[in-house]
Amino acid sequence: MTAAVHSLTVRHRRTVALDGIDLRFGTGVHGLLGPNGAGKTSLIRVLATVAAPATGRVELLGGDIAEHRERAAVRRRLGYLPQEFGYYPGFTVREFVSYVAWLKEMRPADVPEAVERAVERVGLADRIDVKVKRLSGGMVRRVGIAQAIVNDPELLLLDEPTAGLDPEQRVEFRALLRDIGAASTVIVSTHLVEDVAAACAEVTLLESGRVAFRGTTTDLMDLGKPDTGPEATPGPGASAAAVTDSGDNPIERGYTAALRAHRAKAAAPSGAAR
Ligand SMILES: Nc1ncnc2c1ncn2[C@@H]1O[C@H](COP(=O)(O)OP(=O)(O)OP(=O)(O)O)[C@@H](O)[C@H]1O
Repeated sequence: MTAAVHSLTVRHRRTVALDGIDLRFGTGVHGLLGPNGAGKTSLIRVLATVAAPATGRVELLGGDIAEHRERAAVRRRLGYLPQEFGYYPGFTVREFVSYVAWLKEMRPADVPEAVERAVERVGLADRIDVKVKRLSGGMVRRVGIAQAIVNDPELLLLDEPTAGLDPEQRVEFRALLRDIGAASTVIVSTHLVEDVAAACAEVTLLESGRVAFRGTTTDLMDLGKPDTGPEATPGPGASAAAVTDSGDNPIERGYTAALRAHRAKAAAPSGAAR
């Protein structure tokens, strides 16, 4: 187990972003799904140690991050790509990723090679000495991924990493995620369920600060399979409306089914009493 949260509540003034959730993450790629405002970014920011919980406990890489020294030590072993990532536009790709390596207190002798490897892994080797401000939006996003992986993190946290990537880059990026996830814990928040289907072994679906679903990607897809009836497996004869109402592919249908089940439970009298 690399990361865990226990009874985690996160508040933004009067808004409850996460409402007493329990989650554990081990080696592999975990997808974090949920509608806008579900709490994905709030969870990633707590795991990245940049935001503090209102209540609850966070365990990261064997340490309790409530303690300052533990937190500093954990940060050196983390990789984090925020949803909006700040960079110095005048820096070249090499300079920027080296700067992050320095912030993470990597051994100076290891930095040049680690930077080249990270930049190569995101497919930007031919742009390494180009200024970040000269790159396209998708390339800047890839620089963001490079800075997150430069220290070969044991825990990699990516908030909407595929936003702005074109389809070919997304396919390459998913392969990179699977590669990193073979030895590390990767938690990736996304709105693109097809990224989850392609790259993630496990899925956590958040809804209004609660866990609506937790399981394997296959479990989620299975939820979208109706048991009986003419819409059970939309064949060539199924109407477009019947298919698109709950999703166009197995994972979208699973996502919709899990959300609807969670909402129905929350609206039921026993749920309303919580
Ligand atoms: N800085 C803030 N100030 C006030 N409320 C906030 C702040 N950040 C988040 N919230 C609220 O907390 C809740 C959870 O937001 P969060 O950004 O974690 O969700 P999300 O699942 O990442 O959403 P999205 O998919 O839109 O990025 C939402 O109701 C949001 O409006």
